[in-house]
Amino acid sequence: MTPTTTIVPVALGERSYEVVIQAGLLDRAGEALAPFATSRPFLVITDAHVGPAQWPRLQASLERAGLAAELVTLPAGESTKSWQQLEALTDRMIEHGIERRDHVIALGGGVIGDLVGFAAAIVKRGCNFIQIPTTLLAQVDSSVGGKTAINSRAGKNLLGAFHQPSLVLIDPDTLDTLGPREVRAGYAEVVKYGLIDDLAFFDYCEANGPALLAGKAEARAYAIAKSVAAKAAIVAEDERETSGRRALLNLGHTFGHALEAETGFSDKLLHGEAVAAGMALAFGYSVRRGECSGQDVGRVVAHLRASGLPASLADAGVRASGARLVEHMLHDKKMSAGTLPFLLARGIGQTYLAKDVDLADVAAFLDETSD
Ligand SMILES: NC(=O)c1ccc[n+]([C@@H]2O[C@H](COP(=O)([O-])OP(=O)(O)OC[C@H]3O[C@@H](n4cnc5c(N)ncnc54)[C@H](O)[C@@H]3O)[C@@H](O)[C@H]2O)c1
Ligand SMILES: O=C(O)C(=O)C[C@@H](O)[C@H](O)[C@H](O)COP(=O)(O)O
Ligand SMILES: [Zn+2]
Repeated sequence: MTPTTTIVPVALGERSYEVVIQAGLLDRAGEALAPFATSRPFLVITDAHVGPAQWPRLQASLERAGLAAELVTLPAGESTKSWQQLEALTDRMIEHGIERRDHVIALGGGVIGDLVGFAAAIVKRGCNFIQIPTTLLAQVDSSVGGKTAINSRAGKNLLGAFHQPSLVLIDPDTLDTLGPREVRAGYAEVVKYGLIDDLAFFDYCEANGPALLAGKAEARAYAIAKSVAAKAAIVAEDERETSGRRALLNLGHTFGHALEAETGFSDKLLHGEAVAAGMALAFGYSVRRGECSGQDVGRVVAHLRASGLPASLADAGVRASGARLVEHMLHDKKMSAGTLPFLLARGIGQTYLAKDVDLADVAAFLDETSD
């Protein structure tokens, strides 16, 4: 029996592409990749954890389809989104003789996807890439939408480009080899879609989060398809985050990126964990402004904690002063004419972009917030 296939189109005119979601898809990826093959072998870029776990499946599938490929394995972890790794990867692509029409393949989580996408954006002023995301976070968020980046010393994703993939292949079964902490971190970005504008989906998360985190196929497939559809719709409306619509996807990220900067982009705090704490802080700050009920923030915090995610500075293990965290925030890419707009909420599913936030007040809130 053929497994259920969900295809989500990302409608971006000549940059349009499909996100294909199907259990076991990695074993059939060769067929899907065949139309993108050229005379050169595909370069497949992965990391030291994903390679041993998932490359044999992709390799066998490529071989069955008669397609040649060479594997490039980079170190695992956030520190791979660096100048050093970008240089090594772009050198390797050029040495491979890559042409603009060629596709490189990102097989991995958000780190590999963001780095490979950025390399593809700049080599020969732009060649093509395909995303095969292998973490929950990458399947529900980072593989779709074309934000690519590395980190700079000053902050998160400060060097990058908008560069859309040509195809995204999602096999939820690849999550079977992912560690539980990484699954939970990805789940934070799932919950984000409910908090942004979909109360019914947040209700679904409260009821089905435990099944999803336990790897139940039905909950996993539903949450991935729902999240990808939500992201694709927003990206199609505002590809380059100019109208304010795409900025909604940044809920929890201004706080979250500051926490990641404070913990040195290390394994101490994963991106999804930082976003979880950041979303709880955004809701907490919305309560302080009298815009959101204490009951709603209570639900958000309770669900994040029940899912094993941090929902406060203390949970995230961050002790920095409010002023120091606000200093990190000054590098946020939403900063405009000296003002930093914040994603705040009038309730669950009612996120909006607030343009009147006083950073001194944010610092005071962070100093006062204890749990
Ligand atoms: N471009 C975007 O729109 C966007 C969106 C969200 C997050 N991001 C970025 O994504 C990054 C985080 O991505 P992530 O959470 O996927 O982290 P990650 O890529 O570091 O993966 C997490 C860990 O899981 C391992 N791993 C991945 N897939 C595996 C598998 N199937 N089996 C076993 N191990 C596996 C990796 O080696 C790594 O150790 C951050 O840098 C964040 O900024 C980008
Ligand atoms: O796709 C988007 O737009 C997002 O904001 C998704 C976020 O989950 C993601 O972490 C993104 O990389 C953050 O973007 P940035 O512009 O704040 O670096
Ligand atoms: Zn994110």
